[in-house]
Amino acid sequence: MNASQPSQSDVVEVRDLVVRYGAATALDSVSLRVAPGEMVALVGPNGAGKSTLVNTLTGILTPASGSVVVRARIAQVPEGRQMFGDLTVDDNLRLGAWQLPGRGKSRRKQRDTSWVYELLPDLVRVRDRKAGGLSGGQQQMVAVGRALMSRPEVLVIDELSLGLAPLVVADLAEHLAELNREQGTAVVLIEQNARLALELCSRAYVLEAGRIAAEGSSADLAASPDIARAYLGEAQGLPSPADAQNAPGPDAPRADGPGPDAPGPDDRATADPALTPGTAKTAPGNQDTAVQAAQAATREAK
Ligand SMILES: Nc1ncnc2c1ncn2[C@@H]1O[C@H](COP(=O)(O)OP(=O)(O)OP(=O)(O)O)[C@@H](O)[C@H]1O
Repeated sequence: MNASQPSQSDVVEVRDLVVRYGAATALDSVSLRVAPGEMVALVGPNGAGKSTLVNTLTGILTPASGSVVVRARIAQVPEGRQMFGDLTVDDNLRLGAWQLPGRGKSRRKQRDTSWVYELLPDLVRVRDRKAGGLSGGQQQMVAVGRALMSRPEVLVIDELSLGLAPLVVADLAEHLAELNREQGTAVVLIEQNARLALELCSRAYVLEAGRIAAEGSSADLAASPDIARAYLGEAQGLPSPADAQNAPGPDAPRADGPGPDAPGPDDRATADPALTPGTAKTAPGNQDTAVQAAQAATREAK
């Protein structure tokens, strides 16, 4: 099957989606698909509509028109993590299973967090600590673990790297890749660090001003000079290994409150490349510079 073609087996299928906030159109004619076990990135600048899109996928927002079909259990790691700061890590994780329907023994099994600690072993030593006092990276792991507790077949992550030091992001990225490999969980990753997103995911959509400006395999998009210029420029380039080792990052444990959320200049990762070949397609978009760059890139990639 051609990976770029929609199929009945897709776990997520979005067609011609329009989402508005009052009179303002945040998403305009957006179409997207995710196959079972696929890792798909959504990249684009601030305000492009990425969060609006995933919030519509998970039912938080209602579309004005178009269709969203989700054929699998879906869970979201929200932007900003949204910990229950006064609850322990373990309680935060267990809350992730609250919607599962089991009773008695099966309920106890659903609330068993041990498999999440196996997947995210860094959480073991903080399992009885209040989540509000953890570092940003630890909180992000709790947020991922909490979402996993609902046994999703599709995991949606809004900003994996936000406010985290490069080595922490690289660690999280490796956990995600492992989850995808070993459990077949599909991942939809919103990520402002386009390089990280393209390295981690096999396919990507570039969102600009509420429209899909480009889509295709990560390899094709990353190989395009125009995409590189618009999204992978020097300012977003990977740190050298020495930079990554030396970067202190904002991830030091905190005495209180949530971890830092502001992205810093070193919020970049060193994930292993996971690029596969494919075909990029162009959608009609608006005419600002980045869109033109993205469209030029997809023409090249064809
Ligand atoms: N609750 C809201 N009310 C009105 N407009 C909103 C609301 N939320 C988002 N918007 C607008 O919708 C557009 C898309 O926002 P969205 O948050 O989806 O973008 P984004 O790509 O996720 O941005 P970022 O990377 O900064 O998180 C923006 O113009 C934004 O200002």
